[in-house]
Amino acid sequence: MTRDDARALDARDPLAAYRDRFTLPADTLYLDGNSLGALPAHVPAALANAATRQWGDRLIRSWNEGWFDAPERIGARIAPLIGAAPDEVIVGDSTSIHLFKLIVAALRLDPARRTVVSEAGNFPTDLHVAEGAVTCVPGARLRVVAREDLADALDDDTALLLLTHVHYKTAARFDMPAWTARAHAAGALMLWDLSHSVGAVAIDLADADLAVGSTYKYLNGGPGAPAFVFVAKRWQDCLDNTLSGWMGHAAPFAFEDGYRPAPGMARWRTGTPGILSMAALDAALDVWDGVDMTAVAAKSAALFEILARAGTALGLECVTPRDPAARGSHISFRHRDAYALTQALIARGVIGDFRDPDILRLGLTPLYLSHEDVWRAGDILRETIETAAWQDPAFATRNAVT
Ligand SMILES: Cc1ncc(COP(=O)(O)O)c(C=O)c1O
Ligand SMILES: Nc1c(O)cccc1C(=O)C[C@H](N)C(=O)O
Repeated sequence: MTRDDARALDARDPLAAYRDRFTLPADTLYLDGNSLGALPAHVPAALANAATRQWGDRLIRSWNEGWFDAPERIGARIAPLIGAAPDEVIVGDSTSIHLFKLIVAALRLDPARRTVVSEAGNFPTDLHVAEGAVTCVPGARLRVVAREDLADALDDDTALLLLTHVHYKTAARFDMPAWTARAHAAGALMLWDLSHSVGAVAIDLADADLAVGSTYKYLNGGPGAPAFVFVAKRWQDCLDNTLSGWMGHAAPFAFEDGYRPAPGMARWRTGTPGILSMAALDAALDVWDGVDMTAVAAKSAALFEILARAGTALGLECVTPRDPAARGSHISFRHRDAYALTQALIARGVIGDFRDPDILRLGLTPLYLSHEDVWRAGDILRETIETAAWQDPAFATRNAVT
């Protein structure tokens, strides 16, 4: 693939116009939108409006003018991106907090089932939260097994199968209908973490019971943006939220001593939502209105091919599945000094990230990366490896986050 080939792909890219809806530094090739999505250009004005007009002028009245309903209203905007109904999704809290609520709820549903099954190497918060959640339910336990042993781990003690749809390191994607069906065949509930798949791949939760996901990655909601939680309609009146805060009460402003859960998704609220973060997410979702996920998937596959070929030509091991249906929208290479390599790339304006111990991870966000951008990133990767630039001792010092 030459630079001209990449330009030719850009010339017929149906998503090309979306690039102008984002603010990105001119000297940067941003391949980390799978960790923190880029800034949609109109979001600062929406934030300023939320601060100066809604907060500054309207003050407390704003709770009646859109703030109170924000979790449900914004959740309904995310629903079509995950194949859910508008009244099956709300936003608020973080993915970790939603995981806690749902794991405890699933364990409390059927006292005869005591085990949560999850995958070794799942994103740490999923495993850590599950580890804590099982201590809140008598007799409950967490069973963490390798991917190839998951099917055998499901039995008549399994209350919940907790899987991350697209793996944060390798981008390997579970077959959602098949795994939901396996969980159900064992009599368990299925909880999907969609953090690395929402906005990256087309999702149809279909028969799934529960889901959570981050909005600050492909949905570009901003750092720490409120996460979403999905509960299938058939479970909404049966599952209880242990973090039973006043905002999930049937009548929060009746100020009753006793807790009565709100009907529907509102019971998954806990405390007062962070309205400024909600405002940023709400505005960021404008970009996703009407986006054709088939076009996103096709472009993601084309961007992947550009980097996969560049990396393979350099002798890098690609740990991401080659089949587009079996992966998300990032590509990961194994390198014995992946940390230094990542830092050398960042110093050259290619922002990706390192995942311990040996993974260089590059996010492919079809809304704001062109084929030529990704070709250039591949070319800078080539130059960095061929000149052994990553061996500079300056790149060996570890930062806290990337
Ligand atoms: C699969 C997965 N779940 C959850 C999270 C994050 O959860 P939280 O937003 O609560 O930090 C991440 C990334 O940070 C993730 O990759
Ligand atoms: N949530 C993050 C944060 O607060 C700081 C830095 C990175 C993150 C991430 O999103 C990490 C990400 N989930 C990952 O896949 O590695």
